Amino acid sequence: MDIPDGWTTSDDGKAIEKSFRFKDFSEAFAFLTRVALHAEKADHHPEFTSAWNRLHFRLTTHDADGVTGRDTALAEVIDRLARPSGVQAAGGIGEA
Ligand SMILES: C[C@H](O)[C@H](O)[C@H]1CNC2=NC(N)=NC(=O)C2=N1
Repeated sequence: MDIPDGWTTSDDGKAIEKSFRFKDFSEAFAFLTRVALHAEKADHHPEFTSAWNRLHFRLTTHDADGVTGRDTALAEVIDRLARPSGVQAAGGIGEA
C-alpha cells in the first residue's frame, strides 16, 4: 500500500505515523479539533499523542488489524489541513 509522503510505517507494521509541530499548544489543539471533526464524519479516528506544541498521529484500521485505504485517506486529509491555508489579510468585510 502506498503511504502519503512524510508518513512512516510503524514498527509493528500495523499503522502509519507522522508528527507535526505547531506554534503552541492552543494551535495544536485547534488543529486536532479540525481533524476530529473530519474523523467523526468519516467514522475513522486517529490515535494521537499531544505534547505542548507537537502532535503525533498513528492511523490504523482496527477492523483490519492493519493499514487500509481509510488510513491513507485520513492521512491525506490531515496533511491537507496542515497546509498553510490560503487565508489572506482582508480589508473591511464589505470590501472585495
Ligand atoms: C463502530 C465504528 O464504526 C468502528 O469501530 C470504526 C470507528 N473508528 C475507527 N477508526 C479507526 N482508526 N479504525 C477503525 O477500524 C475504526 N472503526
